[in-house]
Amino acid sequence: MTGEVLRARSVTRKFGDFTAVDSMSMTVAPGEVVGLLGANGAGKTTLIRMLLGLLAATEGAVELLGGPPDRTRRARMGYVPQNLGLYRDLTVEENLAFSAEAYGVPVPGVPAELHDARNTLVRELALGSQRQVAFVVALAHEPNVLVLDEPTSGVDALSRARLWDTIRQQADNGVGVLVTTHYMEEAQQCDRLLLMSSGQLVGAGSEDDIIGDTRAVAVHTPEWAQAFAALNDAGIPVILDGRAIRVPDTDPATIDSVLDSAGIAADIRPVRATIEERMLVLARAGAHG
Ligand SMILES: Nc1ncnc2c1ncn2[C@@H]1O[C@H](COP(=O)(O)OP(=O)(O)OP(=O)(O)O)[C@@H](O)[C@H]1O
Repeated sequence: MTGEVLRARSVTRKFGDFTAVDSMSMTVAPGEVVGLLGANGAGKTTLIRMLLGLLAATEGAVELLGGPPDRTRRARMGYVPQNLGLYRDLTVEENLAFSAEAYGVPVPGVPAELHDARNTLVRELALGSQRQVAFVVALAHEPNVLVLDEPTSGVDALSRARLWDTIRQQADNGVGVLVTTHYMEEAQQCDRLLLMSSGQLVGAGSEDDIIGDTRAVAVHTPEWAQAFAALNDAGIPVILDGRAIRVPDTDPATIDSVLDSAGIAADIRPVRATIEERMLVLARAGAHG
């Protein structure tokens, strides 16, 4: 198919006085996997719900498969919401049969890994297996667009890799995919990224584009615990990753001075920020501004 599968044109959604999505524009083309990033509450789910016609926009317009997200177009999309949208009191097979009936398509096969669980109630399955069922349900009618809201949240690494194989296969077959994630390794598997903060689009493109000129400082010291405490006490946005200390968006001289005052010798090196650090900087700017 040609043309974008999803498009938002300056779309805004307000809840009372609160603006959850603020004049957001974006697209997803067939065959691409677009990652939608943003801290909790950034507006990702609200945007998705508008794109899929599940929530009205306050201003602006959305397009699903080239037009308004009406019933006919919605029948050509697959959606795995955060809560999975499965019938928890039905078995795996009953869920597959029910959704196939609703779409008027043949009942999909139960994946081999879930064969032994085919007669188990969905609510009794591990979260990873539930997510797999939700994927099978979402894909049964061969949608042209796939929207996945944190599809691998809370699942183990193997199930996550499996779900990503499925996502990539779908894109290779021409499906346009929009996926929200909190895992940065997953963001790196996307063809393109969109970063939202406080309802707005604040970055787009590759990982490098998203990070922009945000810098961080890496602090190495055997006294890492004391260094972390000293920086934290000074109100500096410090991140502990194992024993490595990272400080986004802060002047190395400030860090030097805090550690010096605390009597801690450290190697202080300016480095490029990560996507998470960029998000932390944005979240702090939002909270303070
Ligand atoms: N129905 C609603 N009524 C009032 N406020 C809402 C409603 N739905 C969402 N919000 C608010 O809009 C903001 C954006 O929420 P949204 O769920 O879109 O964020 P998100 O980026 O998807 O977050 P998460 O990563 O936690 O899912 C939040 O502050 C949320 O509380």
